[in-house]
Amino acid sequence: MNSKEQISHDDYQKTADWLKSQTKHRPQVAIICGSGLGVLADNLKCQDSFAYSDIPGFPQSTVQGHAGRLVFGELKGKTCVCMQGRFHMYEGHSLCKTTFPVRVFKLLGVETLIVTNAAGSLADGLRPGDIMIIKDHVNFPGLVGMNPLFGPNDDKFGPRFPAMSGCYDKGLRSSAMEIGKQLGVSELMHEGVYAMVGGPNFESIAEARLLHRLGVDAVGMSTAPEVVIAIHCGLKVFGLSLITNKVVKSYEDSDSVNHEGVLEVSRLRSQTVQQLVTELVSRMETNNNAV
Ligand SMILES: O=P(O)(O)O[C@H]1O[C@H](CO)[C@@H](O)[C@H]1O
Ligand SMILES: Nc1nc2[nH]cnc2c(=O)[nH]1
Repeated sequence: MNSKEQISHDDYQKTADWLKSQTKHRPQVAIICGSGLGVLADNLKCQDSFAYSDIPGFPQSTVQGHAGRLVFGELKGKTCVCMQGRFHMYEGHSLCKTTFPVRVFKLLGVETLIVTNAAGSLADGLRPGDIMIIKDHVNFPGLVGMNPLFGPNDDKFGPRFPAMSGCYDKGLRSSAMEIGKQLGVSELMHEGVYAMVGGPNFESIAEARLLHRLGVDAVGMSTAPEVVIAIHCGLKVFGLSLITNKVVKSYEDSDSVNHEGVLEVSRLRSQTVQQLVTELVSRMETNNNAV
């Protein structure tokens, strides 16, 4: 991984221009699908879909459960773009490559970013299959200098020192909790703090205990860099974690986590997440910033 890699404004623009030349859709909302959550794109009408390998400048997905396709379409009166597959730092991408699509979305006119992920729970009240609306995050790689904003600031996207307080939009969070009630799944719905760790290994028991003590509710290996870049360029952000496993915190517990198990729980709950996201998009207020 080259953490010093820089991507120029022109590089983002070239990819945005290429996409604009290939589709008539001008998205207002972007959705990043977490592990096993690619079905979130299935509700989009009048789809235009592109393999990441065909999009100039796009990185490639290498993780099972991340198809590697960008899907444009209409969802409940809003134009959306959906990433079926995200990029993780542990795949070897630099953080600016990991977050490359978010700036491209900004250049396409996107106003709101929805991030979803599969995560392990540390909080006792969070069970596999639960949905945690992200109210805040701990960006562990960011705290030690592994930040997608590292390097010269691109003032055309945002300021040198962006604030991260209130980065997960309060209105969208309460709207999601309300929708959960209306869908009859309130017992699954929670709010909490997500922490990003580097991965790709899952947590040791001592690491799990440390995260728990620090006030982390759920842990994963993604999301925070995408959110930092989104906030930096002025996007509204909504995030949710689908809890796919409990993180083992006891030396007496013989449970163990693996990626196949994560994908299985994601798929079992993906319809509910899809309904929730669809309804949230339908209720969103958007301007028409089409570019
Ligand atoms: O965060 P998403 O992409 O949902 O994926 C999560 O699931 C994988 C581990 O099973 C890791 O990549 C973790 O970050
Ligand atoms: N770090 C981490 N990422 C996950 N993604 C899904 N489950 C987990 C987990 O338990 N730990």
